[in-house]
Amino acid sequence: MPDAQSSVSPIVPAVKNNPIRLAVLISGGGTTLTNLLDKIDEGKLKAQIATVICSNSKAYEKISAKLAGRGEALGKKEMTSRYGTFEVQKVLRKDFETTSQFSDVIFNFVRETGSDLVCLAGFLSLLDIPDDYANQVINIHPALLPSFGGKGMHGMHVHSAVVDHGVKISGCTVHFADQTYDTGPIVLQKTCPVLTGDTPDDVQARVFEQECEAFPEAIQMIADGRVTITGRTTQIQ
Ligand SMILES: Nc1nc2c(c(=O)[nH]1)N[C@@H](CN(C=O)c1ccc(C(=O)N[C@@H](CCC(=O)O)C(=O)O)cc1)CN2
Ligand SMILES: NCC(=O)N[C@@H]1O[C@H](COP(=O)([O-])[O-])[C@@H](O)[C@H]1O
Repeated sequence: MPDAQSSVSPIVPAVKNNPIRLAVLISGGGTTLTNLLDKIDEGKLKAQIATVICSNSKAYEKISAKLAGRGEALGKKEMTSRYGTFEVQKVLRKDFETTSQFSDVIFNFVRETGSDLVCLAGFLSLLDIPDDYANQVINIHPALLPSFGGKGMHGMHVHSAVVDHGVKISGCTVHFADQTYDTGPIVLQKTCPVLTGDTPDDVQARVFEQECEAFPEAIQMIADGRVTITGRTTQIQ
């Protein structure tokens, strides 16, 4: 008698382009995006940015300034830098009444730009993931899920909770996004110690070093077809 897990067929996330085309969604400082751009530049991640989508004006302004500092030209929507040319879109969460309306506009850009994989890079809003992008959206979370995840758990809130609980090990998790915050299948996790006397800022800095390795590594594994999803788990070949 097969158990529930073995009766589910493995899913391989679809990657049509080589190099893989990424839609990167941001809401904050853009440090996660900057790391991806650096890793592409250094040849450590074989990927192309198809589009960057910002859910608030602050993120749009910050990333525009960062790219302008690194590149030659800055258009209204299209940015040319040494990383190539891609569109930076503003899709502001505050302009939409529902998660569904907001997500529809985002995924229209994702489709238009021929993106294979959507990377939530410090993206703070809930998304409705449409069927054609199920198993094609990944998120990086600054803790070891399933601990310290869910609504309200983002950025420094996570590291403050980690310090308050006196945990000894923290880290980051890259996971596929499903329809709720932080519950999708885990691709990989990297750990770091939490030391006596650490402040949330200390933990954030140590976890972020791990994030800078984990996110590009997970993207490259997906691009190379090494990741399959079975039910709520992933397998790495
Ligand atoms: N469908 C999914 N959407 C999102 C996921 C996901 O796994 N599935 N992950 C989050 C990212 N996330 C942490 O990794 C996270 C981000 C934000 C929050 C949160 O509590 N947000 C606030 C709203 C903030 C805003 O819109 O500006 C809230 O809901 O009150 C929790 C987890 C991204 N989306
Ligand atoms: N739940 C998502 C979350 O907490 N994301 C966290 O935001 C920081 C990067 O922000 P930035 O890329 O906007 O600078 C990162 O620590 C990332 O893990």
